[in-house]
Amino acid sequence: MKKVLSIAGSDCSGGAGIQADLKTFSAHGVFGMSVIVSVVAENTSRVIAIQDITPDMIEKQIDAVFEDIEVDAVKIGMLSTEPCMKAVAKKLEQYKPNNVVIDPVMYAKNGCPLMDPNSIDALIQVILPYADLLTPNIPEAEKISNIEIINTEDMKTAAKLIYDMGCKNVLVKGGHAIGDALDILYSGKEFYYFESQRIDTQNTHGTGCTFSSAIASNLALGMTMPAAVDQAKEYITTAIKHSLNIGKGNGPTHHFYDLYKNGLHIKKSEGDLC
Ligand SMILES: Nc1ncnc2c1ncn2[C@@H]1O[C@H](COP(=O)(O)OP(=O)(O)O)[C@@H](O)[C@H]1O
Ligand SMILES: Cc1ncc(COP(=O)(O)OP(=O)(O)O)c(N)n1
Repeated sequence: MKKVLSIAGSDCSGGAGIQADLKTFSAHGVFGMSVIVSVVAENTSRVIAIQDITPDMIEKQIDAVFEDIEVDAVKIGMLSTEPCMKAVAKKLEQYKPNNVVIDPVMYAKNGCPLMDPNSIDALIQVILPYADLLTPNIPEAEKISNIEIINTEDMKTAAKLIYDMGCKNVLVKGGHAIGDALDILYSGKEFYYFESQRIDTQNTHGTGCTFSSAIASNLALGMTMPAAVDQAKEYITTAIKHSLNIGKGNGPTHHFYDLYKNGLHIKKSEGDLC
């Protein structure tokens, strides 16, 4: 079984962060592991509080995984402050894992900040160079590239600027754009386009976490970068299409729809499989 590690924040409401990552890993048939960087008291409507784990404890969790287990891919999510980034970067430098997918999480869907805005330079200088793939959404791509993004050409320009900062591939996600959900991958040589119809739902809590974890799973399974993104795009689109009306705000996506749709796992009532 391939083994994939998430280094990210904990979302107690289960739709984003480490919880979304582990569900996504399981849905892909890979063995999921987690290093918790921050504990976030949040739900589908708001972020109540953030408690960072100490850098020393972040490092020790990473050591515990790498000294024992061969890691086939790493997904990195919320890193709220520069000390957290430095702790993670130190260990990436030490263990040099393959297939590192970094989602530069800055805000939750409800607009609450998840990263200290003064840490953008640290994100660029300390963390970004370790990315085999960086997956900013449009507001994150704007912050990192320092340009305004209003159309597809701007997405491509931002991808190029971010690539030049030192990551190996950049995927600018179009979940925040108007029109169809178009994501653009830049490999340094070519652009690849991944498009789906925009699904009319407010239940998109954790889409970025889920998407980046699906890509990391696919890379661990041996896919090329464009194939990994293509398969993950299909997965996230299905997960959004069948997203769940849980909570009062932006509900979560359905991580296991493909596994459940044939009625193999959902038990509606005693003796009755749907
Ligand atoms: N309403 C939607 N319909 C279809 N795809 C969507 C929708 N919202 C987001 N996506 C897709 O979900 C993935 C995650 O993107 P995005 O929501 O922009 O990330 P983030 O959660 O980091 O803001 C991308 O593939 C994006 O195109
Ligand atoms: C703990 C934690 N990590 C990341 C996020 C943001 O998740 P993302 O999928 O980028 O977007 P939304 O969940 O805000 O739609 C989070 N909320 N919590």
